[in-house]
Amino acid sequence: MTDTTLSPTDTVVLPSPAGAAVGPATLQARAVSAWFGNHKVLERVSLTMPAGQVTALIGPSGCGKSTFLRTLNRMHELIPAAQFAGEVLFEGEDIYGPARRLTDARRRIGMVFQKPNPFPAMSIYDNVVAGLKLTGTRANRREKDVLVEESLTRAGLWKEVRDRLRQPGGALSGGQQQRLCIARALAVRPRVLLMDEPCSALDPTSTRRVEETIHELAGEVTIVIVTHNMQQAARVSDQCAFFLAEQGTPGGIVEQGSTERIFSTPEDPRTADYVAGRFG
Ligand SMILES: Nc1ncnc2c1ncn2[C@@H]1O[C@H](COP(=O)(O)OP(=O)(O)OP(=O)(O)O)[C@@H](O)[C@H]1O
Repeated sequence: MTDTTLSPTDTVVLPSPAGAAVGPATLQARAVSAWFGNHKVLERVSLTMPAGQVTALIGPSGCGKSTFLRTLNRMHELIPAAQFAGEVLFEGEDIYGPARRLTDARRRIGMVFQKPNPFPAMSIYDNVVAGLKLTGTRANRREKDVLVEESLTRAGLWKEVRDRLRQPGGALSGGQQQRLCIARALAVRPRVLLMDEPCSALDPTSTRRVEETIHELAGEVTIVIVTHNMQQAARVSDQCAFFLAEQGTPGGIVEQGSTERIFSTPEDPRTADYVAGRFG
C-alpha cells in the first residue's frame, strides 16, 4: 500500500459543490444478475433501498449478498471476468447508464469493508482526507480541517482522536480503525453507504460502537449492510432482504420487508428457518 500523505499545501477535491443535493438517496436495483465467468451467482434481483433507511442483506454464506452489494456502486466490474446485467437506479438514474461515470457512482455511493483497512502509516487526519480523491472541487487547509472534524464526528470517533490527529491510523484499535474507515468514506459526503460485514472482525464492544454509529448516520445517509449476525440485523436495520442460492442455482431474494415483520411473521418457511437459526 502506498503512503499518499498529503501536505498542507496539497489541493484536494471537495464533494458536493454548494447547492448540490447532499441528503440520503434512494437506490433501486432492478433485475440485477451477476456472473463470475460462466458462473451465474445472482438471478434478476430487485430491491428498493429507501432514502435514509438501513437495509440489511441477510442469508447463508455464498448466496450472493456481497456480490449484490458490489453491484450497487460498480465495484463488481473491477473483478476480472465479472459480468453484470440489470439496472441500479440512484434517485431514478441508472448508474450503469451510458452517460454515467464510474467515479460518480463511487463518490455518491461509499463503501466500508469487512476488515478495517486504513492506511496504517498515514495519520488519522490524512486517512480521512484521503477519502476525497474522487471528487471535483479544491479545498484549502481550513476546509479540510472542517471536513475532517465533520467526518470523524459523524463516524463517532472525533472525541477519541481529536488530540492525536497526527498519529498513524494503524495505531488505533480495530473498532476505532473501522470507524476511521467510515469517516474516510463519509469525507466525500456520499448519499449511500454500503457496508460489507463491517463488524465481523471486531469484538463485541467495538461492534456496539459501530452499530451506534450506524444508528446515528441513519436518516442522513442511506445504508445497506451485509451481516451474518441476525441480532445485528434486528438491531440496526429498518428492512431486511433474505437471500438464498438453492442447490447450485444463482442467488436471489426469497423475501424482503420490514425488519420487524421478517423476524416476527416471515411469510416463507425458509426465511423463518433462517432467522430462527435453523440453518446457515
Ligand atoms: N472473485 C470471485 N471470483 C469467482 N467467484 C466468486 C468471486 N467472489 C464470489 N464468488 C462466488 O460468487 C458466489 C456468491 O459469493 P458472495 O461472496 O457474493 O456470497 P455471500 O452471500 O456474500 O457469501 P458470504 O456470506 O460467505 O460472504 C459464491 O459462489 C462465490 O464463490
